[in-house]
Amino acid sequence: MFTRSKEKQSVQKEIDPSNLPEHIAIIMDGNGRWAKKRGLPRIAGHREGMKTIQKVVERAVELNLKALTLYAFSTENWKRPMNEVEFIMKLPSQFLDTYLPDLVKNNVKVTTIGDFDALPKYTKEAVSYSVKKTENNTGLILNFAINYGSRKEILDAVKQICLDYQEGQMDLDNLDEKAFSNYLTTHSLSDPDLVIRTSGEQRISNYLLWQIAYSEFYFTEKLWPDFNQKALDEAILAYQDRKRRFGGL
Ligand SMILES: CC(C)Oc1ccc(CN(CCC(N)=O)C(=O)c2cnn(Cc3ccccc3)c2-c2ccc3sccc3c2)cc1
Repeated sequence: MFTRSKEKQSVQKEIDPSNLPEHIAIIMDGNGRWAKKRGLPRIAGHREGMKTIQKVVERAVELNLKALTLYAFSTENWKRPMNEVEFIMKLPSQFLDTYLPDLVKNNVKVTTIGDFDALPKYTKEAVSYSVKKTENNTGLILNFAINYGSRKEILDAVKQICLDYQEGQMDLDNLDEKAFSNYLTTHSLSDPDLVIRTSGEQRISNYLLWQIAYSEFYFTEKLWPDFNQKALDEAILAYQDRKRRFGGL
C-alpha cells in the first residue's frame, strides 16, 4: 500500500495560461435562494451577489481573459415585487460609483447587450456613462446582458437582414454564419468558450443561443453569492481538462 506524500495531496492544479477560455459567459443565479437559506430578504442576496461580480471581474483581469459576459438570470425577472426591482435598478449606479475607477485603472471596457432602453433613466445614465468612459480601453471586455433575450436578438437580426436585402444592400450568396453573426448584438465578441451557470440549474434560459453552439458548459451547485475566485479557477481547470482530454482541433 503506497502513501501519497503530503505535498502531493495538497498540490493545487495550476491554471495553464496557454489554454485559457478567451470569453466566459456566466448565468449568475441563486441570489434569492442564498438569502432565503439565511432567513434574509432577497435584496440581501443581490447585495452579496454584487461582491461576487467584483471578485470574478478582478480574477478575469488577473488571468488576462478577453471577455466576460454576465447575465443575471431569475425566472421572475420583471415579476419581482416592486421594492426588489427598485433596489436592483439602483445597483448599477452604486456598482459603477464604487468600481468604475478600478475598471478604468485595469483598462476594462464595459459594454452591454440587450434591451437597454427598458431601464429607468438614472440606471441608463450610469450605464451609458461607464460605457463611454471605458470605450477606448483595450483590456477585459466586461459585457452585461441587460433585459437580454437570445430569440429576440436572432429575430431582430433576421428582420434587419430582410430590410438590407429589400434595399439591395445584401447579397444572399454572401450570407454565411460569419455575416449572420455580425447582425447580432455580440458582433464584436468571439463566441463564449465556456458558459458557467450557478445554483444547480441546468438550463440555458434563452441566453446566447447562436453564440454557444460550440461552448463548454460548467454547472455548479454553488449559489452566486457563494461563487468566488477559487470557484472560477475550478471552472477554468475543468474546461482545460476537457480541452486536454478531448484535444482535437
Ligand atoms: C453596466 C452594469 C453595471 O449595469 C447594469 C447591469 C445589469 C443590469 C441588468 N439587470 C437589472 C435589470 C434586468 N433585470 O435586466 C440585471 O441583469 C439584474 C437583475 N438582477 N440583478 C441583481 C444581481 C446582482 C448580482 C448578481 C446577479 C444579479 C441584476 C444586476 C446584474 C448585474 C449588475 S452589475 C451592477 C448591477 C447589476 C444588477 C442593469 C444595469
